[in-house]
Order: sequence, then C-alpha cells, then structure tokens
Amino acid sequence: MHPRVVRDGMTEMKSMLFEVVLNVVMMTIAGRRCDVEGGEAGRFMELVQELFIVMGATHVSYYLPWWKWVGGKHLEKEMVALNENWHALMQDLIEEQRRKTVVEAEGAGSNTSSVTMEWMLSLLLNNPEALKKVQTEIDNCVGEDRLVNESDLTNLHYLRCIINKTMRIYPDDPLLLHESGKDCMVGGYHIPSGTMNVWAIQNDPKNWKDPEKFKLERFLGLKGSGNGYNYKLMPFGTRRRRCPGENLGMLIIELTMATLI
Ligand code: HEM
Repeated sequence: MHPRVVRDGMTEMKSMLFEVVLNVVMMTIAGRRCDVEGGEAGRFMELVQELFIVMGATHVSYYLPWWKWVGGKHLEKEMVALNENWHALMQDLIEEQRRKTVVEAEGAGSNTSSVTMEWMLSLLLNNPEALKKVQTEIDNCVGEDRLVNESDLTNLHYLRCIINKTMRIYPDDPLLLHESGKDCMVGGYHIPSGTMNVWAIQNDPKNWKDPEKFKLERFLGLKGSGNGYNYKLMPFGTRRRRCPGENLGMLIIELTMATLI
C-alpha cells in the first residue's frame, strides 16, 4: 500500500483505508491481496460507491410510478446495470477461485469498515486530547518496538470506546430500521408509529445524555452492541439480520487504527 501525498505533505486516507479492508477480506475469501495495479481495487471501490448511492436513493419513481412510462430515469434500470457490473466482477473472481467461494460479503465488509475508520480519524484529529489519550494507552500496552497484535486488543479499552463513539454518531447504515410516522404493516410485520432509525436511537438524549458531547468514558465496561447495550447502540443491526461480519469488522478496525495511531 502506498500513501498518496495529495499536497503540502497531506495524505489522502480514504482509498488507503478502503484498500486495507479490501485486502483483509480478499485474503480471507480468495487467499490473495487485491490487484491494485490491475485496477481491481478501483473497480471495486467504484461499484461499492455506486451501490451505496443507489441503495440510499429516494427516487422520484417511488412516488410517481408513471415516471418510468414517460421515459424518466428509473431506479430499477440503474439497479439492473449495477447488478450486471457486480456480476461481471464477481464472475472473474469466481472463475479464478474455481467456483469455490462466496464473494458477496466483500461489498458489505469493505465499505462499512473503511468508512468507520475514516470517521474515526476525523473525530481523533478534531479531538487532540482523545488522540493523546489513546496514543498513551497504546504506548503503555504495546510499547514502541513492535506492531500491535490481536492479543493486545483486550487491553486497549480507550481505543474500543472511540470506535463505539464513532459508530454511535456515524453509523454506516443510519437509516437501518426505517422511521415510521404511523402504524403500518411491512412484509407481515407490525411497525408501530414512532419507530426510529438507528441514527435517531443512537443520538437520542433519552438514551445517551448529551449525545453530541465527547464523553468516551461512558462506553467503558460496556460489551458488544445491540443487546449488550439494551438496543441503544446497534451499528451492526440486531437479532436475525444482524451483521455476520461484526467480529471481523471490529478486528480489522481495531488492528488498523491501533497500528496507524
Ligand atoms: C464496521 C464494520 C461493519 C458494519 C458497521 C456493518 C454493519 C452491517 C449492518 C448494519 C448490516 C445490516 C443488518 C440488518 O439488515 O439488520 C450488515 C449486514 C451484513 N454485513 Fe456487515 N458490517 C460491517 C462489516 C462487515 C464485514 C467485515 C463483513 C464480511 C466480511 C460483513 C458482511 C455482512 C453481510 C453478508 C450482511 C448481510 C446479512 C444479511 O442480510 O443477513 N459486514 N452489516
């Protein structure tokens, strides 16, 4: 991985963080790193970004079904095109792996973890005291003569607090559990009025006093997310649809950020 110096000694972190996560996931499922020179990483990043735009879009055709009949750009077409591009990329990988691997987890894993790390960097740079504190914690537990390893992570409590803080105020999927203004049924499930989305729950003063304040200590001693936090913090979702990559995602974030810090 080569740092990209943008200007005046500043480094562009977004694509580097994305590449780290993509390589970890790629090693896990395909046994090799991502081909940066051949453009595989760039191809992935473009598709993941496009996917998030299409998934997050509120489209005019939701409200005006006749839009597509009069020739308006239809979300369905964009999704089909995106799906075909994903398919082509996945097909290359699958062929390379002789059809032995499941690859759809890549998109879900790469963007979520790298975006969380990007927000975390931003939080740390804007809160120098917290940065100092976490640096001291790493210096005390790991020292300066070696890199952080997995067994150190149980001692890096403050690091974990900052990750939790990041995921509380900048969840990857803020609109998870869609907000509902009135009682309704969705797919046979009753959604009561006043149902809130994840961002609203995680930033509700009823759940987190002074939610906007930087009070990391409030995360100390709390374990896991979802049920562990009484549903006040659930960046990985909860129950049946909960993210299956939670442990891997947390591990990647902890190791990468601790090493970087
Ligand atoms: C910071 C890292 C991550 C965050 C915040 C995150 C968050 C989420 C969320 C909110 C969901 C949707 C839950 C729901 O629909 O209720 C999800 C689903 C999923 N995630 Fe993650 N994720 C992360 C990392 C990963 C990683 C590393 C992988 C795999 C290597 C992964 C694989 C998946 C898959 C396959 C699903 C779909 C599960 C299903 O539909 O049943 N995620 N994730």
